Amino acid sequence: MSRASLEAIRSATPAVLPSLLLCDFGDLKGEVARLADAGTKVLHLDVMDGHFVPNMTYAMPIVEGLRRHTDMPLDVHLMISDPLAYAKAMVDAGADMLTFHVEAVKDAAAVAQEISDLGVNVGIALNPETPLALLRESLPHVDMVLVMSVEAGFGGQKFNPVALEKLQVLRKEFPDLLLQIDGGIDTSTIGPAREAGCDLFVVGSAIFKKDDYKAAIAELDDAIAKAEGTAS
Ligand SMILES: O=C(CO)[C@H](O)[C@H](O)COP(=O)(O)O
Ligand SMILES: [Co+2]
Repeated sequence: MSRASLEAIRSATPAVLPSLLLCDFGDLKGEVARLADAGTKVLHLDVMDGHFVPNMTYAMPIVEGLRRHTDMPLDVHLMISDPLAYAKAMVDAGADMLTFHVEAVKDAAAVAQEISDLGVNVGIALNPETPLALLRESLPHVDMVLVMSVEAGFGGQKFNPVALEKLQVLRKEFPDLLLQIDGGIDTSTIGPAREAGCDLFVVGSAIFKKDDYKAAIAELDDAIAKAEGTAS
């Protein structure tokens, strides 16, 4: 899917993207089916290497396995020290969007362009402490900015409102840029993020700690609609 999936992602906005960090990995197929039934349009996959962040998750085999079971765009959040070393393997495994961290690389614009040249959509992520200035040069080369509202590495952390200021600045300067937020998003933080101009909302705990994913996602969608003034 890769490149063509950008339109699928754009047309799904505003959208809740479940983060498969806290799901039941013993029943991955079932989890994906439950999320699809709950109306999920895009999946967020957290890849951690135990080096860039002090946590490890999964890599290409899981992406490839998911690719065989769903047509949903796979949005891969690379929390790894050397994104270029694995970018092609991730594309071959079926990733549609590869997001790397600006803190991980020396020349973010060049990394973004190299990933883009692989025929995949590119996102650039920044942690709460990282200033927006660090990613400015790379913006012409990316399809999406991921504004972290927690320090990358773990689910279940507290939302940091510094992300809202960054979203507002980006939205004002770049009306067409796809903006994503990740970390501590729940029914109380998703509305302010929408008001700040965000398009894509990554959610882990606020879905996977609930028994009923459909109800959890509906509540998040409602909170977005309220923020837009379109709630019924
Ligand atoms: O990238 C991430 C962590 O680095 C995850 O996508 C994120 O933390 C989701 O979990 P939660 O909604 O519980 O914060
Ligand atoms: Co993530």
